[in-house]
Amino acid sequence: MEKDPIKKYVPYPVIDLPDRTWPGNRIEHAPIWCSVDLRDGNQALPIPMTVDEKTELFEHLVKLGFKEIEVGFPSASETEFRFLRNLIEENRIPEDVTVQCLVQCREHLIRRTFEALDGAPNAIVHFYNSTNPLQRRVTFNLSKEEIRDIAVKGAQLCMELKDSTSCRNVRFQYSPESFTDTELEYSLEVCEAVKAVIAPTPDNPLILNLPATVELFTPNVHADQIEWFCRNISGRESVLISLHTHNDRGTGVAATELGLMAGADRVEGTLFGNGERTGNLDIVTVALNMYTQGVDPNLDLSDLPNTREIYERTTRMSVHERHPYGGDLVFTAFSGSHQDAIKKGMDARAKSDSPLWQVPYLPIDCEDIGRTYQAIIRINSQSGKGGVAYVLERTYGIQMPKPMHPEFGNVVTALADDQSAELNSLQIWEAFEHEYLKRSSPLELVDYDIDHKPDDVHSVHMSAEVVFEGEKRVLQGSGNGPIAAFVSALDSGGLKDFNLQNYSQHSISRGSAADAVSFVEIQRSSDKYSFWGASIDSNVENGGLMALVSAYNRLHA
Ligand SMILES: CC(=O)SCCNC(=O)CCNC(=O)[C@H](O)C(C)(C)COP(=O)(O)OP(=O)(O)OC[C@H]1O[C@@H](n2cnc3c(N)ncnc32)[C@H](O)[C@@H]1OP(=O)(O)O
Ligand SMILES: CC(C)C(=O)C(=O)O
Repeated sequence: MEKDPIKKYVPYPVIDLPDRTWPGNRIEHAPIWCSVDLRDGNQALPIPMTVDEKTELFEHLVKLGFKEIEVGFPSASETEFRFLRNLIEENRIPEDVTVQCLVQCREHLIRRTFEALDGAPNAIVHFYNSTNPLQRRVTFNLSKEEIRDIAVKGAQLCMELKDSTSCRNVRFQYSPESFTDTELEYSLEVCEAVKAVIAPTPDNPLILNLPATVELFTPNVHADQIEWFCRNISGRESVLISLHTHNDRGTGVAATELGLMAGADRVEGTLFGNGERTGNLDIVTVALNMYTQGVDPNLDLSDLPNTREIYERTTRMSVHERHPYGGDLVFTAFSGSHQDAIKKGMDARAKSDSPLWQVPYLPIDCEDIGRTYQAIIRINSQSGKGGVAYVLERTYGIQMPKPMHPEFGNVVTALADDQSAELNSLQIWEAFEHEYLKRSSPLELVDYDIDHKPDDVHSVHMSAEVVFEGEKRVLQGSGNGPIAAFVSALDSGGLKDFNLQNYSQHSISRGSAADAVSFVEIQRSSDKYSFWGASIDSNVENGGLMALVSAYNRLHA
């Protein structure tokens, strides 16, 4: 890399638009979406999609609600041509869907494109040529006038072929490729020239697609360019301004959103941002960003995992773990404070009548897009007690009393630390079992008899057969309930070195065959240190006693 002064790169100029209005605008309705998965997305794949794969993805895009789909560059290859022909010949294009075809402004390619469209119900012929200074000089070695003429001749041929095609409804789209890198006045001049040939009307508008073919600067400059163009194009009501951003600087989504605020009507992009280099605009992200602002995106993304599965299979691309909305880890919190806040947010929501989604750290309800809560909290050594409690509750229906959370949280953190790994819910369950449910030494309750005497203050009398440190003993005790009677029995045998603090029980709403989980907290007499015990049993009385044994054995471990 060069050191200051850097001579190799220069900043792009800012746009002179002091009265820009876009910063104060909001996105209040969905744009016209056009998927370019089957064209820009496909042309960027190491292994392009087969006809069958393109067909499956096309049908899925239709299902998601796309009404405009760029199906390819039919003049480029036999596969591309065949794909479009199959769609038409097999009647796979719904009446309300328009297929779009990309073509360079070159005569033989435009003619071939019209051939490919023969019999299509609705079509957009999308013709383009590069207009930016670099390509004018390096790729074409042509003057501004000559470059404009390429576009005008392309438009003239399109109009000529329109009259002879059997495609029922042909519309046109023109892209001054690398618009964002082209002098604004010159882009306008070329677009006006194309528009003069196409002669659009409000009922039959021309789509002017203004691509950020390569993303070169911050999104605010893009927005300025779009606002400037919207203000200066003649007959604005007869053109639709379309955005086509790429992601070279990682801000394709922001550039599109600001472009919409600046007045654009239409957005081209792909699922999960597949496309040339760093990708095209990710339509899923922009659409769901809108949704989280209460704007209906007019796309059905309610089963995003299915969309992702089809996308990954047909394109052989993968969605990154951290990709907005679709990534494996985006509804997962590992760190303790996040887990705690999410758990509290979820609990508050379960108790509230408000329709509002207000869960800390989660900008969207993952169930709205077909994802599940189970994956929200995962546990590693940075996790906290709240997350551990959440997993136990969500997966196994066990609601530990709040004061018990730190104790079991520490157990799990130590385990995760020891293994230097993430713990899944089964491992957390096994840790719970090992720590609480399988404690049988030094004390074991082998058998007992309980006698209920309703008229007595000590209404419960217990005879307990226990094994303590390998020695069998029979102990007697009384109390106002079975647990108190058992504590008194232990006392009578000289085994009580604690005070009973807490006892609770709840039925288990899901999971194992047992019905109830019991929790007991005892406090060591010598230092007031507290120990929890737990048990799961279908017999509520037995469950309480076993929870006390669990706590006792933990105190003596
Ligand atoms: C930014 C984008 O994503 S644009 C879309 C890009 N996608 C694709 O190109 C995929 C499909 N393309 C192809 O398969 C091929 O490029 C084809 C079939 C379209 C054309 O193939 P060929 O003519 O054999 O090769 P190639 O693309 O290299 O053609 C280059 C010639 O076309 C000219 N050309 C390129 N773009 C345009 C254009 N928009 N309008 C007019 N002429 C153009 C070049 O100046 C060059 O001319 P020259 O040979 O006189 O120097
Ligand atoms: C052809 C145009 C729209 C394009 O794909 C681009 O500029 O990125």
